[in-house]
Amino acid sequence: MNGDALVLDDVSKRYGAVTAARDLSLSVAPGELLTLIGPSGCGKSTTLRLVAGLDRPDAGAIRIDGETVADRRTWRPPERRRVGLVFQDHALFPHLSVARNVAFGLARLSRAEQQRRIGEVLELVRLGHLAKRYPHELSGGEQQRVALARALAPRPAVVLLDEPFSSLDETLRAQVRADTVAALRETKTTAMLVTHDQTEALSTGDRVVVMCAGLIEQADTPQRVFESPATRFVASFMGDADFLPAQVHHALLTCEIGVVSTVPGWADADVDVDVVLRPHEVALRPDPGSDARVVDVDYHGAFVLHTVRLGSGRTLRSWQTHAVRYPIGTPVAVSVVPGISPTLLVGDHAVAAPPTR
Ligand SMILES: Nc1ncnc2c1ncn2[C@@H]1O[C@H](COP(=O)(O)OP(=O)(O)OP(=O)(O)O)[C@@H](O)[C@H]1O
Repeated sequence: MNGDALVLDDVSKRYGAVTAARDLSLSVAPGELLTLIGPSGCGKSTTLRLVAGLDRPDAGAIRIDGETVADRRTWRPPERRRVGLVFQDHALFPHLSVARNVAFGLARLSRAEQQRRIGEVLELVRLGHLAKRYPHELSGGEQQRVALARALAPRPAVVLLDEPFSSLDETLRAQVRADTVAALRETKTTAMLVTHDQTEALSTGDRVVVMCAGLIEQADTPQRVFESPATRFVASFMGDADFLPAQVHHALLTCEIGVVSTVPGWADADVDVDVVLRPHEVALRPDPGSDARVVDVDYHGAFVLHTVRLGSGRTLRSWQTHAVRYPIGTPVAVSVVPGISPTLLVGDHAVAAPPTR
């Protein structure tokens, strides 16, 4: 027993030959908002389905608010898990008004209590004035807010949201996302949100869970996932990253472009690593004597992404501000911006300390 709202303990799920969830272990604190991200088929929806009770794990245990809802001996059906669900397609009942959609999970309350709770959650998502409408009389964003109100109405222990904004267009998406996060925060609701949008994962999650092939690669704060990725996969999946072979010798990290940084604590190390460099960390300067050349220039509005081929044939990318655009073929000196502490990889894993031999 502990104070976590949700715990997954070594949970696995196979579908035939596919292991959709592999030894997943995760603890979610009360009120925490977790975002789940990973490539298509990595097991994000499976994880939500296992927590919701729409699927049964082959191994491991799931606890919600300290109570076991699934393990080898225990099985609680979805309606007895205190879990709220919000899906991409809203899934509202078309023949019921907004108020009656929200009332769906409140059957155990008296009529007066139901009315009060419906009023509360519709106010929370700013839809109090639309209580009598039917789903087809609402915009996509309004439907999604009704779906959230319906999920929150029974005061669930955990709300699970599976790509809840992906059917909305770009502008509406930002607004509905902000409203959703505000409602979850205001009610201090514990939530897991699946997304395929990296910016969404980083900007909305207290923690980001990055999955690949049924495994959790990293579950960490957005800053750590981006700035200290645990694996090569996380580094390249969460934002742009290039990898260069490098050496740490006498606490100095060097690679093809020269000295990258010092590595405190590695004074006695003499190790080959790969250094992870992100485009905002790479600096360029025209230099006719350099054998590095600009090979691609991609305009992104505020920034211009330059791809540079180094003497070795490897490529690095560099963000330049919108006013800077070096023509393709320009010879450039390549360095890193001052003060970075880049991630070092040995094999596919980040290392924070010199590997022991
Ligand atoms: N009911 C099922 N029967 C067989 N295989 C399944 C079933 N559900 C999921 N899978 C497989 O399990 C793996 C994980 O699927 P899941 O839907 O969890 O991925 P996902 O990360 O949510 O993907 P996406 O981003 O495309 O929605 C996939 O290989 C998928 O084909």
